[in-house]
Amino acid sequence: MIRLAIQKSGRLSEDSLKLIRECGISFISTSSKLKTEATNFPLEILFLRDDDIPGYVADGVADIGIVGQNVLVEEGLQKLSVKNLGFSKCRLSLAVSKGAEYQDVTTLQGKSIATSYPNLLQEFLTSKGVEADIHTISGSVEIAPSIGLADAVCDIVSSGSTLISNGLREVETVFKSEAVLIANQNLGQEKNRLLQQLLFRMEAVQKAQKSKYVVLNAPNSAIPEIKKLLPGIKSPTIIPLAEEGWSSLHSVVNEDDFWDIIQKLKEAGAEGILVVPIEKMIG
Ligand SMILES: Nc1ncnc2c1ncn2[C@@H]1O[C@H](COP(=O)(O)OP(=O)(O)OP(=O)(O)O)[C@@H](O)[C@H]1O
Ligand SMILES: O=P(O)(O)OC[C@H]1O[C@H](OP(=O)(O)OP(=O)(O)O)[C@H](O)[C@@H]1O
Ligand SMILES: [Mg+2]
Repeated sequence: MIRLAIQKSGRLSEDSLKLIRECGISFISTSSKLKTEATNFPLEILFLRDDDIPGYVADGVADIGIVGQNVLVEEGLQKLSVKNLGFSKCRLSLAVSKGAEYQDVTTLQGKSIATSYPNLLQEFLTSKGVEADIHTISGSVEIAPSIGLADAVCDIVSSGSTLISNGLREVETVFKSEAVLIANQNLGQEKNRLLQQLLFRMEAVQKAQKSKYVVLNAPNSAIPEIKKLLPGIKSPTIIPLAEEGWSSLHSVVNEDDFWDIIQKLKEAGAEGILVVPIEKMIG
């Protein structure tokens, strides 16, 4: 049995649970139960405060975990990182009051800054040659300038709406973060085998999310051009239509190139283009 630690409730929770379910793992979760066992995979899930997850994984209390890179690096445990998961993307930024004067980071020399990430902030300030007075607080950081607790804040930003609501202006990016899978460094053979199985499934889920299945009809004369646009996993599938001189082509396209390719397919003579999500993608 492998033990996975995820955040009990917060910005990482929903996507962490979704990823485990997309890996085909079933379990019953209730908000009051802090531990559950999967019914179809040798996995136990612990629901914890995110700040505690890196330490528990480092000590072997949990074998693997899902946490934000900001927390992992703040705690000096980045060596545990195994895989970027692509969700809970955010940044750690410096912000000052909307009306405050600010030229560059040297403006913060000698000022006080409130944050929950003193190590990441200190490292950033040191790299810029700036000395400031860091006030470590555990939450509601954005309130600090308006109550006279600090001149600036260094906190997590995503949409920026929390900063705006609190009369603050983002001025520097200190660190960029996303959720990562972390693992204890001495898992042993059996747990390592289970981790590899989980990684294999996660990769299949991630690849599928980045791809679309495309089905289209085209006159046979357009096939050579369309084949060049649709390399697919190996090459597109071509099936003759009941109507003489026409074929159906099936292939996989990368989400990033998707609109560009669709435009070119239309120009090449494709018709009746269907785009279908892919659930899992292997190999
Ligand atoms: N607005 C956001 N958008 C995207 N990701 C975010 C956002 N805020 C935080 N995160 C990411 O999610 C992680 C958890 O954020 P959350 O605000 O839920 O933490 P918390 O309040 O410290 O929770 P806990 O109660 O578990 O200690 C952060 O460390 C960061 O990596
Ligand atoms: O830029 P935004 O999209 O507004 O997001 C940023 C906010 O999100 C997080 O807090 P959260 O809402 O998770 O609450 P918390 O302070 O209780 O952790 C973070 O600490 C910021 O306050
Ligand atoms: Mg926390």
